[in-house]
Amino acid sequence: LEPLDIGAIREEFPILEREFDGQQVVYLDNAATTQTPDPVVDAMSDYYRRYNSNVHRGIHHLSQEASIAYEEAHDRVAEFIGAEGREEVIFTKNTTEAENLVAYSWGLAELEPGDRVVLTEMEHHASLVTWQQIAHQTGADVEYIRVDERGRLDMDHARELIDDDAAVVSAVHVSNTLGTVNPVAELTALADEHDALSVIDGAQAVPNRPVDVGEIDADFYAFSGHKMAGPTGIGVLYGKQELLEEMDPYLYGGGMIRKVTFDDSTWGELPWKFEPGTPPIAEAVGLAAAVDWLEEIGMERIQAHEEELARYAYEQLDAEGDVEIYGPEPGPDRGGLVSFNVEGVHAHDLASIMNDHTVAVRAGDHCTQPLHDKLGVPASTRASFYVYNTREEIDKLVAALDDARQLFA
Ligand SMILES: Cc1ncc(COP(=O)(O)O)c(CN[C@@H]2CONC2=O)c1O
Repeated sequence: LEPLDIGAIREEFPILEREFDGQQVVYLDNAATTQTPDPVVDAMSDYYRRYNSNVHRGIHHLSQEASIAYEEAHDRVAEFIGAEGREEVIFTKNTTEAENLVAYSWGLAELEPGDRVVLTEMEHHASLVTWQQIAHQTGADVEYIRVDERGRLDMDHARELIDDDAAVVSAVHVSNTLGTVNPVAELTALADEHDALSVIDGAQAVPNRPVDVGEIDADFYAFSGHKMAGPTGIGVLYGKQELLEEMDPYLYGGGMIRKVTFDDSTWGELPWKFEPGTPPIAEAVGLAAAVDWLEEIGMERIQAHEEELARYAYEQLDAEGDVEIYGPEPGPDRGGLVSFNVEGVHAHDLASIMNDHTVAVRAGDHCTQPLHDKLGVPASTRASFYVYNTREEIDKLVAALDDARQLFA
C-alpha cells in the first residue's frame, strides 16, 4: 500500500497549525473526535450559503435541492458500508442514539423475563448502559463476555453465553479503550445460530478501516460522523431492512408518518420512519463529503497508517519500563489507539502535563467504567491516531513523560 502523503493531508486541517504557548498542537485524541478537513467544512458552508432549506420535498427549488442532498447522503453512506440501500441507513444524532433506537424500538417490544442480553466487558456506556437499563425494564438478564488479560474477548465464554436463551448480542467492533479489534463476524454468526439479534458498535471501526456490513452480517451496526472526519450531530444506524420494516418507531413527529388522524397514525417508509422532525441536513451533507474524502485516501491505507502508529506508540511506551499498556500486542488485533498508565502518575495529572506540552490526549474512563474497574485502575491515558498524525507527534508525547515523572512519580 502506498503510504499516506501526511503533508498534503495536514494542509486540509488548519486547526493542526494552531499553537498554544508557542508550541504547535499535537492532536492525539481522535477516538474522542476527529478533526474536520476543509472539503467537509466547505460542503456544509456551501449548503448553508446556497441551498439551505427544510427537507421532505417542499414545493420549491431550494427544498428540492436540500431534500435530494439529504436523501442522497443516505445512499452515499449505504454504499460506503455495503448496505443494500438508503432504506437500511437511518441518520441519528450519534452512535449513542443509534444504540438507543435499537434498544427502545426492538428491545422494549421483544425482550422478556428470562431472555439474555449478551454484552462484553469492554462495551462503551452507549451500549452497556442502554441495554442494561432496557434489560431492567423488561426483566431480561445481562451477561458480559469476559475480556482476558491481553484485552481480547474470551470466545469460549462467548460461545457459552450465546445459546438459545440469548436474545441480543451487542458488542463493540473496536474498543475505544483497549484498541482491541473484536471478531464481530464470528459473534454475529453465533447470535444468528441462536436466533439472537446482533448489534455492533462501529464507532471506532468505520472511521478507521474498511467495514462491510454484508460481510459482518450484523442485524444492526452503529457509528458517528464526528469520528470519521465528519461533523458532530449526525450518526448512523445501519439495520437489516426486514427488521426495520417490522419495528415501530420510538420517536414520533412530522416526517415519519404516512397518515395521522385524531385516533391514530400510520408510519412512513424507510428510512424516514425513524427520522422524526427536521433532521441534521447540513451534517448529512458534511457526512457525505467526509465519506468522499476518506474514500479518496482509501480505508485500507488509513487502517495501515493507524496500525503503524499504534505499533510505534506501543513500542516507544513499552520501552520506558514504567508504563502499563492495556490491550493486545500491536498488529491486526489492535486499532489505532493506545491506553496506558505511568507508574505513580494519575492519568489526569499525566494529561495535564501533556497539555503543558500541547499534546492532546484523553484521560479518564473513556465511558468504559466497568472495564476500568476490572483493570483495577480509576482511569487511563489514551493516545488515539488518525490520518494526519505522525511518528514525530508520538515522540513528543513520550518526551513529555519525564516531566510527569519528575513532578508526580
Ligand atoms: C466505541 C464507542 N462507542 C460509542 C461511542 C459514542 O459515540 P457518540 O459520542 O458519537 O455517541 C464512542 C465515543 N467515544 C468516546 C467519546 O469521547 N471519547 C471516547 O472514547 C465510542 O468510542
